[in-house]
Amino acid sequence: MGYLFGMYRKLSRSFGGAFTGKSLDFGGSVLRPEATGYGLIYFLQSMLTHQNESLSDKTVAVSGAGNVARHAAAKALEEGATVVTLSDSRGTVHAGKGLDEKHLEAVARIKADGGGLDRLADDFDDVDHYQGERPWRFDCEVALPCATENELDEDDARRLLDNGCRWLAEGANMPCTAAAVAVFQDSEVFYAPGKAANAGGVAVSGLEMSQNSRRESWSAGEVDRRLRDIMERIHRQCLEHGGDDTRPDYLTGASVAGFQRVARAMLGQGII
Ligand SMILES: NC(=O)C1=CN([C@@H]2O[C@H](COP(=O)(O)OP(=O)(O)OC[C@H]3O[C@@H](n4cnc5c(N)ncnc54)[C@H](OP(=O)(O)O)[C@@H]3O)[C@@H](O)[C@H]2O)C=CC1
Ligand SMILES: O=C(O)CCC(=O)C(=O)O
Repeated sequence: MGYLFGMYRKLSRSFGGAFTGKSLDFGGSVLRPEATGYGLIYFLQSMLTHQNESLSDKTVAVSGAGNVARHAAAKALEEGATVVTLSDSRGTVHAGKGLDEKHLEAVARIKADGGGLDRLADDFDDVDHYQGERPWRFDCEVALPCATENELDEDDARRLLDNGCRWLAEGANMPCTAAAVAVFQDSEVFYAPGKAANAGGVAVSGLEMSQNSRRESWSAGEVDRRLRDIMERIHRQCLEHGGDDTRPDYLTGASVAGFQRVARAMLGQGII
């Protein structure tokens, strides 16, 4: 991002504030790396609170081992959940008793080295590696697909239902296939689409632009407070349009809320 930002300024001779995810050395925001994963957990907590449930007693399966997955797992741990899986393009690691901070630190080191998660199982006796497998075969109450598009298909969705999954929130962009989404929507699972649940990244990019405009650098506490507020507001908007009852339809809620916001802006500015 730094190189892109530098070249953009050099060639355009202007700074329109369009580049986010910058280094803290030249206008970046604290917590931008963490934002999508943390925001996902804040959204999930709103879903659970709406059902009088808590994250602290839940078993959570996370896919991916990158930016979104690692920060979602770290925040879930901080909130007391048991995180049993991570995955990468080669396979899945499972820890029956749950992963902890030292596992996550080791994953960050392994990934920085370009290694695979099999190395985590080599280094820790309480972790098993399943080559070529996805996390969705393991028991969990909450599933957080945070790796890549189409990583969870119809068979995976049915397996998750059979294994006790009740909440699914997308950290990646469109990780569930359309057929998998149809399975969840037709079941008892509360399904939160990425357009709502993973908005924490773009939200903190927005906060980065606000800080740039005001020539300010906010503290981590300030950015985190605003991120939590934004995710709770997005959750309320989903309820407003998806049925504020015991079984809200988050897919409809997020889609209608997003569509109406864009439509109102276009009408208000005379574009349509
Ligand atoms: N970063 C952000 O702020 C945001 C990201 N997103 C979306 O979230 C997703 C993840 O982003 P991010 O964490 O930043 O990306 P990273 O590149 O940091 O991590 C991606 C992870 O997914 C794994 N992966 C890639 N392909 C596959 C596959 N076919 N099967 C299983 N695992 C796979 C990678 O494995 P390996 O380590 O082997 O390469 C890696 O662990 C993307 O869809 C992204 O668009 C959405 C909103 C914001
Ligand atoms: O940082 C942003 O503004 C967008 C991030 C995002 O949505 C993504 O990486 O998919």
